[in-house]
Amino acid sequence: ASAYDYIVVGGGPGGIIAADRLSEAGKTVLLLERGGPSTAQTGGTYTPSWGIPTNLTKFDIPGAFETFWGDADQYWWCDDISVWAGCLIGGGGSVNAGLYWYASDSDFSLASGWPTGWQNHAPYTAKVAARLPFTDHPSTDGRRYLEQSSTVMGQLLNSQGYAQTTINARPDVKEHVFGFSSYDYLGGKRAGPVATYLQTALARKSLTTVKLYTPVSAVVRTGGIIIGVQTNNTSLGPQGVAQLRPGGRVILSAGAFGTSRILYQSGIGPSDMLEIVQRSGSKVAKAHLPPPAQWIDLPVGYSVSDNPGVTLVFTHPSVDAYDSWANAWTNPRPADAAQYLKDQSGVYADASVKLNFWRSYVGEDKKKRWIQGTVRPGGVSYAMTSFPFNASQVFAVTLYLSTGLTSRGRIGIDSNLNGVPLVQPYFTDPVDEATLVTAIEDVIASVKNVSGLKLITPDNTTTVADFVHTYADGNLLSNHWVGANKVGISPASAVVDVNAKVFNTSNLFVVDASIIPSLPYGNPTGVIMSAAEQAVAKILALK
Ligand SMILES: Cc1cc2nc3c(=O)[nH]c(=O)nc-3n(C[C@H](O)[C@H](O)[C@H](O)COP(=O)(O)OP(=O)(O)OC[C@H]3O[C@@H](n4cnc5c(N)ncnc54)[C@H](O)[C@@H]3O)c2cc1C
Repeated sequence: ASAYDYIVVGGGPGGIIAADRLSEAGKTVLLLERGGPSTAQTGGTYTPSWGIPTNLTKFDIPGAFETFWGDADQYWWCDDISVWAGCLIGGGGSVNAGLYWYASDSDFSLASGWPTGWQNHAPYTAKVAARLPFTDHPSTDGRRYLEQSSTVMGQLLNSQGYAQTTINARPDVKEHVFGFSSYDYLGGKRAGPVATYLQTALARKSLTTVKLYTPVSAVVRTGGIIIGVQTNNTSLGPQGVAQLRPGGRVILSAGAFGTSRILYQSGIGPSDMLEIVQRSGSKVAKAHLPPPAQWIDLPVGYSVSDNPGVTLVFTHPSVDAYDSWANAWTNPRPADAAQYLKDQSGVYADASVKLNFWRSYVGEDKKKRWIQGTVRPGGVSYAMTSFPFNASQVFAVTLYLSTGLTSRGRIGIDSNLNGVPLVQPYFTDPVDEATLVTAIEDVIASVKNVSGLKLITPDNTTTVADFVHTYADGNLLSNHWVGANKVGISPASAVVDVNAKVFNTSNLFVVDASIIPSLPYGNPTGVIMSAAEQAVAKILALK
C-alpha cells in the first residue's frame, strides 16, 4: 500500500477534474470511485443488441439517454439515493442528457451567493472550454436531425421577441434568447470529463491511481486532521484505510448526496444526521463516527436547490414525434441505428433535446428570476390528458426556473442511511411558483401565433396555476442538486470556506456540485467543471 498527496473520493465531473489537475501539478493522486466503468473507453461493455461493432455502449450513444429508465437491471443508478444519481465512472456525467452551457459571470456572482474571490471565473471557464468544447450539431455529418420541434418553437419564441443565437458563444446573454441545444459530446459520442480530463490523468501513470468499485464510507480523522479514508479494499492500506502522505489532503467529490453522507459518517454535519449514523445498525457506517464531543457541527445538507421543471406537451403536423427514443435500446428505427453505427451520425448522435431558450421575470418580491426552456420531440409519457390528440405529432417543452430561484430545501439520510431529500427544494417560496405559472401562461398565450400548433398538456380542463400547483415533486425534479455543502465565509451558513476546505478541518475539501451556492442559468455541468478548475487552483495555492 502507498500513501498519496491527494485522495479524491468520487469520479464524477468534480472528482475527475480535480484528479487531472492535481496530477498535472506533480501530485500523487488516488481517485476512488464506488461504481464501475461506463463508456467503452473506461472498460464499459454494455452495448445494444444492434451495437456491432461493440465499442459503443449505452453510455457512449447519446440517443440512448432516454433508455436509462427502461432496463431490467439499471445498475448505473446509485441504489442508496432516492433521486436519480449515477454511480459509475463519470458520475452523473455518464448518465445525463449532456446539455452543456459555459459558465457566465452571473453564475459566479456575489448575487448568486458566491463569496468574494470566486468571481474571476473566466480563465477557468476558458480552460474547461479548451479541454471540452461544446457542440450544437453533434452528428458527425454536421447536420441536425428531427429539427421540426425547434422550428415550430422558434416561430413561437420569435413572436414573443426572442432572438436566435449560439448560446455558448455569448454565455452572459440569457434574456429573450433561444438557440440549438449544446452538448458535451465529441465525435457523435458522449464525452464529458471521462473522455478528456480522465484520459490525461490516467496517462500520468506514475502519479494517478484510479480504483473502481471502491466505496469510501468515511474519512479517518483525529480532530480536524484527516489521515486517510476508509475503503472496502485492504490492498489500499491497513484495514482498508487508504493513507495520506504527511501534508496530504482529501477531496470529497461524491456528489451532493454522496459527499454529504461521507461527512455525516465522519462526524461532520448537523447532530440530527450524525445521530442517525450513531443509531444505525451498520458497523461500517459508524466505524469512524467519533464521540459527540468531537463532532463538527456544519450545515451539511442545508440550502439545496434543484430546478423545478414543468413539462408542456404540444402537437404540430410537421413534427416527427419519434416515440422510439424510449425504444432506442431494444427496437430502434433500423435506418437510424444503421446510420449511427456506420459513422456516429444521425438521430442517435444527440440526447433528444433540440432547442433551449431563456428569459427573466421580475416577481412580486421585485426579484429577478430566469426561466430556461427545453424542447424535444416525443414526450408522450408526460401527456396527462384525456382528450384525443395525434400522438405521432407530439413534442414536449419543459420550463425550468433557474437563476434567481429563492426556494431552498434540505437533503440528508434516512434511517437506512439512504440519501434523501428531507425538505423538497421546489416551491418553498410561493413567488417561485407564481413565476413559473406566469412563464407557462406566456408560452401558451402565443400558441395562436403558430399555425397548426396545439397545446395538449395542460388540457382545457385545468388552469395553469392548478396544473403547476398539483405537479408532483418527483416530476418537478431536474437532478441538478447544488448547495448542500456550499462555499461561504462562515461555518454558520456554509460548509466549505473560500478555498473549498471544510470548516474546522485542516485538510479536507469538497469539489463537486454541492459547493455551488445557487443554480446557474442552465444545466449545471459547465459551471461544476469551471468551479472544479477554480477550486483546484485555490487548493494547490494553499501552503
Ligand atoms: C438523469 C440525469 C440527467 C441530467 N442531465 C444533465 C444535463 O443534461 N446537463 C447537465 O449539465 N447536468 C445534468 N444532470 C446533472 C449533472 O449530471 C450533475 O449535476 C453532475 O454530474 C454532478 O457532478 P458531481 O461531480 O457533483 O457529482 P456526480 O456526478 O454525482 O459524481 C459523484 C461520483 O461519486 C461517486 N461516489 C458517490 N459516493 C461515493 C463513495 N462513498 N465512495 C466513492 N465514490 C462515490 C459516484 O459513483 C459518482 O461517480 C443530470 C443528472 C441526472 C441524474
